[in-house]
Amino acid sequence: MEAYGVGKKYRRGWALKDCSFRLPAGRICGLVGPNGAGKTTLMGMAADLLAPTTGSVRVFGTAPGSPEAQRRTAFLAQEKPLYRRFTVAETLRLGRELNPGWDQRAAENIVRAGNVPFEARIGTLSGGQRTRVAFAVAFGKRPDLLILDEPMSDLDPLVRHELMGALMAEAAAHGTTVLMSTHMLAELENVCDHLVVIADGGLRLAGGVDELRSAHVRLTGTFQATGPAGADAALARHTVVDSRADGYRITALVRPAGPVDGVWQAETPTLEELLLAYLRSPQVPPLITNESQVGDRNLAKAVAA
Ligand SMILES: Nc1ncnc2c1ncn2[C@@H]1O[C@H](COP(=O)(O)OP(=O)(O)OP(=O)(O)O)[C@@H](O)[C@H]1O
Repeated sequence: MEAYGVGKKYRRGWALKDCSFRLPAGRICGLVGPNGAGKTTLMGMAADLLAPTTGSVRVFGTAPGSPEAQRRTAFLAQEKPLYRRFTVAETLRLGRELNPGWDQRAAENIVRAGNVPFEARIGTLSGGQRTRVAFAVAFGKRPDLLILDEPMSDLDPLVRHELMGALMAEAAAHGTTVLMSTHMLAELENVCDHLVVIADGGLRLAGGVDELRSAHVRLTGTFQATGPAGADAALARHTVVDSRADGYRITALVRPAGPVDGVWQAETPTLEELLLAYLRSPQVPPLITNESQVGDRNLAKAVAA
């Protein structure tokens, strides 16, 4: 999936501005950002539910509305639209009729693992059970791109664990690309190997989790003689994403421009530390790793189109 200079303007203003990135195939990508950052908007455009105001989104090299993209993409929305009067079995039958590559066994297995009765009407199920059925429909479609909008918010921890396991197994077996918005950092650490962070409608981070983490260091040092000013001077060459002083002790999350001078204890930050630091510091320039960048020529062409 690629976004080329994508922007979306609603009546109240811009929800997303000038987002350009590439999500390589086969990744499980966490889409993270504060409430109202533009995550649902971005996913809606990839699923062809919304049209961008500027730029364009491409999936499998085509427009999200193309027959190929529609066939190969499944979108699980936050509100899980299912027909309340259908039974679970009828819901799966509808999935089978609408999708040529339907995998009935995969869908049934997910329903069965939660002991959800096939003859129960959707309207009588609990929120979590409905989410499970929606998952079953999304998996049954055997998509190459699975877009999940906060899929776990109404699931208990055991079910969340089980469905995430099923998701990872499915993605590993079939090379499925997953784009999943979430506020649960634990989910990110365990499940995602790729990350896209947006805040205030703009891209903050995009790239493989390992590469993003290892592009930063968390530094801790004591600056008894000079205080925070000494730390600032020692880090002047580097991009300081976030720093805190606790007496003489300075902790800084840094994107180093080369070797770091001074007496620091250096560690690779956790994903959570990295995320929080970028979300707290809107003035720091975004980091888009090489593999996540879209070429300038393609970008210019797509924006002009
Ligand atoms: N249909 C709409 N009409 C007007 N404004 C909208 C519409 N949909 C979204 N917005 C606005 O666009 C911005 C981005 O919303 P979006 O739902 O994409 O955020 P989000 O990152 O998914 O948030 P959350 O984490 O709360 O789900 C918000 O300011 C929201 O109020």
